[in-house]
Amino acid sequence: MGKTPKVFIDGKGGVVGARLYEQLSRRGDLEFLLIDPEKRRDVEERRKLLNEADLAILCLPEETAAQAVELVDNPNTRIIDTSPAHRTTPGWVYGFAELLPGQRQRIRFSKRVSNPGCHASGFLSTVAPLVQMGILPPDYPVSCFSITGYSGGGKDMIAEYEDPNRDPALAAPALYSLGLCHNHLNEMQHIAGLEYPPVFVPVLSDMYSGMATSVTLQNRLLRGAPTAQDICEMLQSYYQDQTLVSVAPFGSQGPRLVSNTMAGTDRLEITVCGREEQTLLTARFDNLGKGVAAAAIQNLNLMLGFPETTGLKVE
Ligand SMILES: NC(=O)C1=CN([C@@H]2O[C@H](COP(=O)(O)OP(=O)(O)OC[C@H]3O[C@@H](n4cnc5c(N)ncnc54)[C@H](OP(=O)(O)O)[C@@H]3O)[C@@H](O)[C@H]2O)C=CC1
Ligand SMILES: CC(=O)N[C@@H](CCC(=O)OP(=O)(O)O)C(=O)O
Repeated sequence: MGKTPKVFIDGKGGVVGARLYEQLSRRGDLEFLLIDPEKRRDVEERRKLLNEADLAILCLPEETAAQAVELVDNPNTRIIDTSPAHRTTPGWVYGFAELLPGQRQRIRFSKRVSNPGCHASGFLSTVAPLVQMGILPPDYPVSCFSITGYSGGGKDMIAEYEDPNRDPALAAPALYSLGLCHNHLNEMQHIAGLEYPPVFVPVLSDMYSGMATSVTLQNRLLRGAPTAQDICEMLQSYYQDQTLVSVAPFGSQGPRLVSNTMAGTDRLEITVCGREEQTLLTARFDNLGKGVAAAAIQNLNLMLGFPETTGLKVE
């Protein structure tokens, strides 16, 4: 590689931006463009740094991220957006390298990469391969529920959950997005290749981080009526040789799947449970790991020509 790449993290003071800076600044193979904290919301200062960067990582609310892209007129500035703003936007590549044939190469050569949403990462990790392999019909009425830690809601939600005088009701898991129109539905449907959006119910839990995203299937409605074990083996072969995504051996789990087992790791592990007639697919990962920061670092590595897991702790 030639000169040290210059990286600007826009939104470095937020949960995702801080996590990325902490992990990336240890490496020593990147030069960081740092904004004066007093000017972190100053559009002209951000414009200058965005255009000086070889790679800008946007860790901003959706609207601010969309505006940040408009500030970039340097054709050599490449962008990773962690927000929902560009996940299905034409010209942007979906930043989930393991998901679809050729995706890793598309990320490698793209100037605009959108990181997946965290619930969408878990959903797509199980559903997209089954659609790809022709097992899950694209018109299947898919349903999904997804348990998440509260850091998924950024620093405001962390402050709410960690407030000593918080609402006692926060101790119990809570279903949300009850209008069934969560903002990950679009990417869930379109990246998976489904004809209809899934019914999707996220569940917010009193834990800092960790996710368990589950999909249930009636096997008789799948092509060839596979058993749960058949589906496990198909997913194992789909993800063989991947470092960050893996599938547990069928039947290897205990009587309970604990939702935050993968918190603190950069990996996503799929567990397939069930029997001949019905299947439960669960992806467990850290919303701040493969749900955002690990995925962004993996995408950065691919885009800048570093080995894919440089700077990740994996585990
Ligand atoms: N948390 C998670 O698990 C995941 C988050 N994401 C996405 O990542 C992005 C960042 O999320 P997260 O870090 O959790 O959010 P936070 O709320 O913790 O941080 C948001 C950051 O954006 C900055 N910001 C807000 N408005 C502006 C503005 N007008 N100009 C410049 N900077 C601004 C904030 O700066 P200030 O310090 O001034 O407040 C802060 O640094 C979001 O789009 C989120 O949806 C995606 C997947 C998972
Ligand atoms: C607990 C919580 O609120 N989680 C967020 C998802 C975190 C994420 O993936 O963020 P973006 O899609 O907004 O980038 C949510 O459900 O909207």
